Amino acid sequence: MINLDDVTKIYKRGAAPALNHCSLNIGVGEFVFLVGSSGSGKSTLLSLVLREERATSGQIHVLGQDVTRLSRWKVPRLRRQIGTVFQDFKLLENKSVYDNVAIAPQVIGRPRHAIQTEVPQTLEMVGLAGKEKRMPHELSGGEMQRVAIARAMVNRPKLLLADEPTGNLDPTTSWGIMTLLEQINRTGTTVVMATHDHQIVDQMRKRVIELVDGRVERDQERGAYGMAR
Ligand SMILES: Nc1ncnc2c1ncn2[C@@H]1O[C@H](COP(=O)(O)OP(=O)(O)OP(=O)(O)O)[C@@H](O)[C@H]1O
Repeated sequence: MINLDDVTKIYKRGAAPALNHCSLNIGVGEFVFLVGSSGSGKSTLLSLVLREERATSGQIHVLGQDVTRLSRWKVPRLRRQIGTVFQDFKLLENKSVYDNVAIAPQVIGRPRHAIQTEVPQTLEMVGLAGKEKRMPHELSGGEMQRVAIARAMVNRPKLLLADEPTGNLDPTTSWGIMTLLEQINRTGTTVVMATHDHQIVDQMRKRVIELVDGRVERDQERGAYGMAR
């Protein structure tokens, strides 16, 4: 699903590498936490997977494609197969819940009748049935993140990348979001989540990849946030 082979990313000549000879392999259906202190390279790794940034050296395969060589016109097709969720939700403030989700199938040209069934189905899956007409400012933080997850999932991507999805939420609300991500993973979507949330990582006991200064310091099945020494 995701394979990095000796990947280095240097943003500016002379700067320390954001990723430094990084190799890892994430298989279909896995749930992986990406942890590490601020600046360790988590977001950089996610942006390389999405081909928002390009590696300085090394090879990256995502969904069977060599994204280090992928021509520019093929990048949108790659991104269509990847759902993304962020800490700040990135909702369109002047659009309803329904329209925020519908935008994803609209941009890839899904037929209208398909959108009319897929959007309500997805909103139900994330627990927002009945809130289609609400505007983002009429939602709680947890509900806003559910809209973002619905938008990420409505086109049924095989891979979901989440960059600190619980970063703006209180612990109880965060657990609701984690339950949802786990459910999405159980239905076959590979989930990679960058997080600083110790409690969540410690309780969920999923695979943990820890970055330190852009290097893979630890890659552990059923890991905790900090290394047990
Ligand atoms: N667009 C950019 N241009 C230059 N340097 C960058 C850029 N993005 C990230 N960096 C640098 O790369 C390094 C890794 O940053 P990155 O954002 O990947 O870390 P992170 O682990 O996601 O941090 P955080 O937990 O704070 O989000 C940092 O030193 C950062 O300053």
